[in-house]
Amino acid sequence: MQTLKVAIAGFGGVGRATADLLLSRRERYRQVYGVDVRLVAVCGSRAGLADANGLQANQLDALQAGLSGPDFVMASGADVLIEAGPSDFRSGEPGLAYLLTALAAGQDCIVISKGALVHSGRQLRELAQASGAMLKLSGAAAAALPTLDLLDHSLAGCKVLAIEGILNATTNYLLDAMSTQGLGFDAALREAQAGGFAEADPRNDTQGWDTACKLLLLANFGLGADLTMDDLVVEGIQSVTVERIEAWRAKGLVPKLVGSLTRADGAIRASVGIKTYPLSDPFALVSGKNKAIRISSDAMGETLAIGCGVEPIATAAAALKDLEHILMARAARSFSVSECSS
Ligand SMILES: NC(=O)C1=CN([C@@H]2O[C@H](COP(=O)(O)OP(=O)(O)OC[C@H]3O[C@@H](n4cnc5c(N)ncnc54)[C@H](O)[C@@H]3O)[C@@H](O)[C@H]2O)C=CC1
Ligand SMILES: N[C@@H](CC=O)C(=O)O
Repeated sequence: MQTLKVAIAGFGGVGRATADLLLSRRERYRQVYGVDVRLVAVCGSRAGLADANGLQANQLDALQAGLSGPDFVMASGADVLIEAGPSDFRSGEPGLAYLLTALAAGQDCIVISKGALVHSGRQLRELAQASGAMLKLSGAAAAALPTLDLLDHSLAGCKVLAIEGILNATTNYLLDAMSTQGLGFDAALREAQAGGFAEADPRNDTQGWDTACKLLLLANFGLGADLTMDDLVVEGIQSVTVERIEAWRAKGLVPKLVGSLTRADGAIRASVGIKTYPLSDPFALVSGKNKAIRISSDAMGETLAIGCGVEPIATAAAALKDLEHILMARAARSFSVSECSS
């Protein structure tokens, strides 16, 4: 049986959930793909663990000091790197250093943090192309909500004219809790933090940056654009009060923080801001930490997806959906090689 070695860099809530879910699915990988998928290494900011024979769940609570940073990537001997560290779109780090090393070595990469992809997306794409490695980012691009998969597969061949997305669970949760439970901003934010889906610095959620990052990933990785954060106008929800929500409610409107992208005259324009929707609009019904995307295309009209998952397991599942796509692509590759050689 073929072996596929997987390493995980970034071992907080999502990294750990990904490790646990991967270990629980090993039998599935054997049966469906005929592949022994081994978790061979994990690391956090200052410590890690590696074993080429495969780590077990009960070993993962005791990382050893020192095994971290880009050297971890080569030391792991992995075929696939899953990167789940902090997201910093201003520097791309710490994920960027891991991904540059892994892609240069031809390791397939599954990226869950957004920072490196936003900061250096083009470089990463080019590096992957040059080394023949696969670069997957479902976890970063709104995780449990299908986004890039819709663009890459479901709408293949169509011209996307516009995208509108409730792409950030934290802000949707906050606005919903303020509207329906009369909760104040800070109390609602504490609940999102306790749920494990707010960013480590929640201003990245509330000021709209997380939505902007995801929108950029859709534009650049889904539609082939080359936008940077400077190309976007970004507004958050920090100025929203319970009183303002009440005023919208009196007019039958529901506020949402929305990333919007339009294609006009060959150019793609994107922005993030508050939009209000009448109750008849499906976006008005996207409650709690649900997310949603509406894509308008030339030939298939409007496509709408609404997704929710219990974090952080849902993000882990999105990353492992990418792993399944890598397993399928590897199987197809070896099939075509054996077809050619027979
Ligand atoms: N929590 C969620 O629902 C979702 C999170 N994400 C993204 O996933 C990533 C991880 O999120 P969480 O696990 O919730 O955050 P977390 O803060 O629990 O975990 C991040 C981990 O990375 C580690 N780390 C810091 N510097 C490192 C370095 N140089 N090398 C290796 N590890 C390092 C930290 O020690 C921490 O354990 C973030 O980038 C986040 O934006 C994406 C989708 C959903
Ligand atoms: N903080 C994000 C989670 C990761 O992308 C959110 O609230 O959606």
